[in-house]
Amino acid sequence: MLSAGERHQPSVTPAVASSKLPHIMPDLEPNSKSSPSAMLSKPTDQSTVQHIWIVTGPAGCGKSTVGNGLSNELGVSFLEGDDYHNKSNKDKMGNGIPLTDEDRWDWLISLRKAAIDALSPSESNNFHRPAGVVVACSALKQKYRDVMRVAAYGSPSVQIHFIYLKLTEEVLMQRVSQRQAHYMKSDMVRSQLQALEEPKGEWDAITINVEGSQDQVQQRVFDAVHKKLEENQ
Ligand SMILES: Nc1ncnc2c1ncn2[C@@H]1O[C@H](COP(=O)(O)OP(=O)(O)OP(=O)(O)O)[C@@H](O)[C@H]1O
Ligand SMILES: O=C(O)[C@H](O)[C@@H](O)[C@H](O)[C@H](O)CO
Repeated sequence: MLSAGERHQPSVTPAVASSKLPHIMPDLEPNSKSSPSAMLSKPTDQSTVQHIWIVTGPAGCGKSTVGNGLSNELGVSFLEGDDYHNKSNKDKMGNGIPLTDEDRWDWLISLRKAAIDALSPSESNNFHRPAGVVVACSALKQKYRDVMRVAAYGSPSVQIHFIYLKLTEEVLMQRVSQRQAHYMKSDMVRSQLQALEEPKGEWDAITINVEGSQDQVQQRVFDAVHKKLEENQ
């Protein structure tokens, strides 16, 4: 039974919880002041909550387009996940070689750190505490989303949300093939869809059907985000 202000944290996949992975889980002693259970019991003043909005989905689904628009709508910064891939990953994808889990861990960890850093007052936000940050990150598998979820662990004033952009393979192929000068070509789309684990049943994920014009999709996303913010009031 959750008390007021307490939030259920989704269980992390065993792969993420196991020690085999690079150090991606915080060393929180059980029942310490900063352990998730202790922190979760503290009611959160919603006006101080900072939201991390992660726009997810396969290459070409519209993460950058939607993410940029959402960051403008919310008046927060936007982080382009592609910018955090190292050269090796970009070369692999540009050569039509799908990334592996091992290729993605460091990328996800650096993107998560950037998202956390974006929540701090800085010159870029006139030293005000931002309301949140928008991140474009494919986060194809649940264990990748679990790596990003760690950003909210140990801090009840940070809430993470996944906005999954859902579309058919046909529409996805159309968009990627029409796109100019991008290293991800249409033959890579199938590997993205093969790796994709839709966030069904993940309570912090919102699924948006993104078939329609950019304006229609953008408004659908804005409506879902504002509804989520009102729910948290
Ligand atoms: N609703 C839409 N209708 C038609 N085209 C769209 C729509 N949204 C985005 N696009 C176009 O689809 C292409 C892919 O969009 P975008 O780059 O935002 O996807 P992405 O998920 O960020 O891709 P990647 O992960 O490969 O960077 C772009 O050419 C973009 O202009
Ligand atoms: O995990 C991955 O395979 C990549 O992040 C892709 O999903 C991105 O869309 C790619 O960066 C192209 O932009």
